[in-house]
Amino acid sequence: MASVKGAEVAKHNTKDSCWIVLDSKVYDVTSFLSRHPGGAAILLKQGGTDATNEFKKYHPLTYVNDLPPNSLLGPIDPHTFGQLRQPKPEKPTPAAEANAEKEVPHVSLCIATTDFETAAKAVLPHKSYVYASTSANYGLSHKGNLEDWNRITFRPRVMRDVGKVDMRRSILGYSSKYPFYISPMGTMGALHPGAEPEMVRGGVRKGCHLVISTASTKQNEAIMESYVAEQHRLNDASPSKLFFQFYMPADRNRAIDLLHRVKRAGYKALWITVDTPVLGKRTADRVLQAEEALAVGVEEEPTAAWEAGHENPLVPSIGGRVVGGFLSPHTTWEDLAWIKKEWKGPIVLKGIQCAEDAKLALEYGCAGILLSNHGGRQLHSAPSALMTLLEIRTYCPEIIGKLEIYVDGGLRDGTDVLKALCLGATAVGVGRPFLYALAAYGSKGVERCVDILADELQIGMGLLGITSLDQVRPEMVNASRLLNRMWRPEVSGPKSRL
Ligand code: HEM
Ligand SMILES: Cc1cc2nc3c(=O)[nH]c(=O)nc-3n(C[C@H](O)[C@H](O)[C@H](O)COP(=O)(O)O)c2cc1C
Repeated sequence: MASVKGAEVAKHNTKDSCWIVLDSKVYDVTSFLSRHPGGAAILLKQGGTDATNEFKKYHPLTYVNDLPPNSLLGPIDPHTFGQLRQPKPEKPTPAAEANAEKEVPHVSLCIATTDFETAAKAVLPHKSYVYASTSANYGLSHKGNLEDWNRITFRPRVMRDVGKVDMRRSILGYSSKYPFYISPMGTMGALHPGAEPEMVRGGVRKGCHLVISTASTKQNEAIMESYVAEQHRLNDASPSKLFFQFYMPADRNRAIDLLHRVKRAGYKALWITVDTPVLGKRTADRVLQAEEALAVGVEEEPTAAWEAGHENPLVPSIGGRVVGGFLSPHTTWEDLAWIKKEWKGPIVLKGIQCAEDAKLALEYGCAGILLSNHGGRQLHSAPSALMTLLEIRTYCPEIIGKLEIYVDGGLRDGTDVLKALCLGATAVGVGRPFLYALAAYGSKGVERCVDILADELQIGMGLLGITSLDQVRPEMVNASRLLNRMWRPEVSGPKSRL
């Protein structure tokens, strides 16, 4: 294939003809513009440029194989890189602009997990901060997550010897140094150039388990390699394990292929996300997309149709657009049979939001459930994980102890982990605080975030009067305020079971 000159590439930067360079090869992406799940605007901005670095923030290089056939025009003439268009630098957040001259505070000045958000906001491009912080509709589910932790108080016991406190917990049979883990979050490359491997390094150094997202910037094999390399550096001393979060591709063969790859790579359990048959309305993302599209003159782009498409499956990652082939809205409980057959390992359902589905998960042989509303990014006015946990205690307590119960959403203080554990949870997932810590400080921030949560937890255990997590009991918390708001069946008469 003949090489293409940079000056020629530079001319093609409109929606009628858009060429980009990726990994020293020139692609014509014109016909792909309206189909790009991340939107046409982001590609148009790169028209006529070398988009490799920008691309790598979001995608593994193998994504180029998903371009329509004949998109590849040839290698770029290596002497002509200088003739390419230069893209405009990304807009920083207003906070980042105001802080342009300042450095982020030293990591040791982060004392609470919420400090990471301030630091991240000051360094991140606006788009990346929006991606991490966005929530569904006008934010009620996310707000509810944060508030419900505050609606439970402790009933501490005093004068017990709490000189030595043990925070260890087993998660799916794998010992963890803490009763919390790092939640799966997609596209970490938008937050830090080291992406998921950087997060993994921090988690492994601290002995914390991580769940890795299907929508990761890096391929699952590369992420596992970073885990193995870090373990190697530590002489395999870290108890940390990697689990895999599964967004089921619509195409069965593609789904099976992914399961096999994940298994081969060495992930210990499959966490299937079930709260995302369609992508929630990510309001802040949509505002940004609309602004970007207007800025490059593609306001006539059929964005709404991409978002509402019925035939196309959706990717519940960032941006809120339809992604052909990435997720099936048609998934049902019956699919668990073939998934189990192909996976041959423990399965956790991520995104259970009522007692009935918790019971079903046990009936279908799941090893665990994660009570979650996806960090308030999916259904508007969804129940918090704590509320669902209370429903389970009230309507199907018999399932507690028969499968592992995880909760996530809005946890910002290590002491709060104890509330969930007292009510029967196995462990708690923590999302955004780790993402912000990664954005501002890389793996050092991730380590610091683990330390902050662990410190708070340790102090909390001592003040609650316990020395190990086997000692947590429901009577150690007062959950009456939440119980008062809990769903009750509308039938009259005694009905204590569903
Ligand atoms: C060239 C072939 C490309 C393919 C096949 C492709 C594919 C995809 C897919 C499948 C998604 C949604 C799922 C995910 O987040 O993993 C996506 C989202 C996204 N892509 Fe691409 N992409 C391509 C090029 C690019 C380039 C060149 C850029 C940036 C320069 C880019 C930036 C983004 C962004 C920012 C999103 C997130 C959505 C948003 O924030 O609106 N992509 N792309
Ligand atoms: C930026 C971001 C990306 C996420 N990506 C995924 C994902 O790819 N798969 C998934 O199952 N959950 C995803 N989640 C949800 C988290 O796994 C988790 O349920 C949630 O973040 C917990 O709430 P918290 O952020 O308030 O701690 C994402 C959350 C955020 C904030």
